[in-house]
Amino acid sequence: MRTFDAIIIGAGQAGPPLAARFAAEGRKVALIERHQVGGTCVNTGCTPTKTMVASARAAHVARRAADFGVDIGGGISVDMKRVQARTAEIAGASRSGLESWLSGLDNVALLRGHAGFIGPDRVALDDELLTAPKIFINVGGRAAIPDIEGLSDIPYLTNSDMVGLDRLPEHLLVLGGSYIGLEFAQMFARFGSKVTVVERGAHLIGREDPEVSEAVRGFLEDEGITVMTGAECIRVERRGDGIVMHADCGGETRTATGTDLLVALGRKPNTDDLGLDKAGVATDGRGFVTVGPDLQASQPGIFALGDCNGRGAFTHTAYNDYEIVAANLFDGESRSVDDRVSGYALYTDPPLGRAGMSETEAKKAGHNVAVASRPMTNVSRAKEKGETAGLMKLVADADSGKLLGGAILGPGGDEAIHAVLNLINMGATAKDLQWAVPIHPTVSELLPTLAGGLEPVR
Ligand SMILES: Cc1cc2nc3c(=O)[nH]c(=O)nc-3n(C[C@H](O)[C@H](O)[C@H](O)COP(=O)(O)OP(=O)(O)OC[C@H]3O[C@@H](n4cnc5c(N)ncnc54)[C@H](O)[C@@H]3O)c2cc1C
Ligand SMILES: NC(=O)c1ccc[n+]([C@@H]2O[C@H](COP(=O)([O-])OP(=O)(O)OC[C@H]3O[C@@H](n4cnc5c(N)ncnc54)[C@H](O)[C@@H]3O)[C@@H](O)[C@H]2O)c1
Repeated sequence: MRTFDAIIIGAGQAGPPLAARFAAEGRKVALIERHQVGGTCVNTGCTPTKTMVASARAAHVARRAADFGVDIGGGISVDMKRVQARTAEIAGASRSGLESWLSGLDNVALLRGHAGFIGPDRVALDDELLTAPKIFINVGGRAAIPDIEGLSDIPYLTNSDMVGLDRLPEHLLVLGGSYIGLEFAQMFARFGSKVTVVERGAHLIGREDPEVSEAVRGFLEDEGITVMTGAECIRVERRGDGIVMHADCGGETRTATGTDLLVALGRKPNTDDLGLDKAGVATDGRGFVTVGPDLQASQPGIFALGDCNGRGAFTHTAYNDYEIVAANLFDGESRSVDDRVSGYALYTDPPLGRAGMSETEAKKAGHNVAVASRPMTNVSRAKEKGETAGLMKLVADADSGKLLGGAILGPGGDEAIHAVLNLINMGATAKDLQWAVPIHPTVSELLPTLAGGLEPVR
């Protein structure tokens, strides 16, 4: 049995920096990875998708060149093999950079294979046994494949397949109209596929306020994407070379036919084959490890970080989990995941940047809410760029004036939203923002104007 000061299972977004911190403190740590170092984000998530989004945007801008008075002549075509090669190169460089950094760290043993608990302080790695007083679970998740009639009988794609695709689907059916589904839907439409998005909920990206999701729907439809919402009782079947999806609850039947099917219906934590019962680690009904505010599991000494704890589903939340654990273990702090302000982006074009609560969430949380919004058609920078789809919105507490949330769906929305995110983190009020002097012409310059125009809503 090999003994360490800490064992970390999974080399995704929290495991590697935590291993490095343990090593820097002079502790011996085992970092175990069964597949690719860097996990989902580097290999099948953020990095490859945002690289592909960049290729898709290049095609889109080239197609629109004439709108800007630029004549590039001829038609625009996309070489999927080159798109894929660029994607693989950028993700591969990120993975190998991480790998060589980890391999070069003193006190870190980067071990390969599937790890499973055999007790609260021990783990089996294939035939080898490892023990440590502290064990950190950073196993991430995979595409959830719900029990949909007919799905197991047909070939389907997940995010992992999509980022390796070097061919253009003729007609891509996207099951699930949320973050993963919409990013792939728009990029493949721009690559040249026909695309149909099928979503069970009444709105796309159901977590967002309705006007935000309707604006996203609007620009996707303007690009020729077919969007079907409220599609319940879904079943799928193979017909000839194609795939037919039926949404049929006994009333009106709606169908969509395509050549390829992407399943983008959420994520499932990789906790089912981890032997958590042998370690006395509790999970919730969906398999997420139950953690306290310090990310400690039900078994003292075991922590869960990243997507597998159900407290975040982003790279930055996984990394922040590492920061919380490291600060508490090594820096004498008492940081809590409950203090985290939510922030994220949807990387459609234009992107949606989000900070804090939506209007709906703020009302649900019991706030008297004040709101201000402005369409991108009224934002100079958006007009100058010829990108006027979208809107920006601020949400504040009507009584205290405290900023609660924001959404910027428009050019650079993923960057501009940080002004709001940082202010919420500082506990700022709308007045603090109102008197800032922003730079013209930017999308962000309208934030103080919005802050000055907040109106109470019921
Ligand atoms: C298509 C897509 C796009 C995304 N885009 C973004 C984005 O733009 N921005 C963003 O913030 N987030 C994005 N995400 C989410 C982001 O990828 C995840 O939130 C992030 O990767 C979570 O990190 P993690 O460390 O929790 O898990 P992961 O990165 O999944 O890492 C877990 C690691 O654990 C390993 N592992 C699992 N079980 C075991 C075991 N038993 N033994 C050994 N090793 C094991 C896995 O092989 C994996 O390498 C995206 C996700 C997807 C799917
Ligand atoms: N830009 C980013 O940061 C980014 C990008 C992609 C993914 N992610 C992360 O990955 C996670 C998963 O994303 P996702 O989009 O797969 O999942 P999600 O959980 O956000 O959405 C799943 C969607 O599928 C719909 N759905 C569920 N069952 C259905 C059915 N039977 N038929 C039709 N629709 C159905 C749901 O209503 C929902 O809209 C997100 O929570 C996000 O954190 C982040």
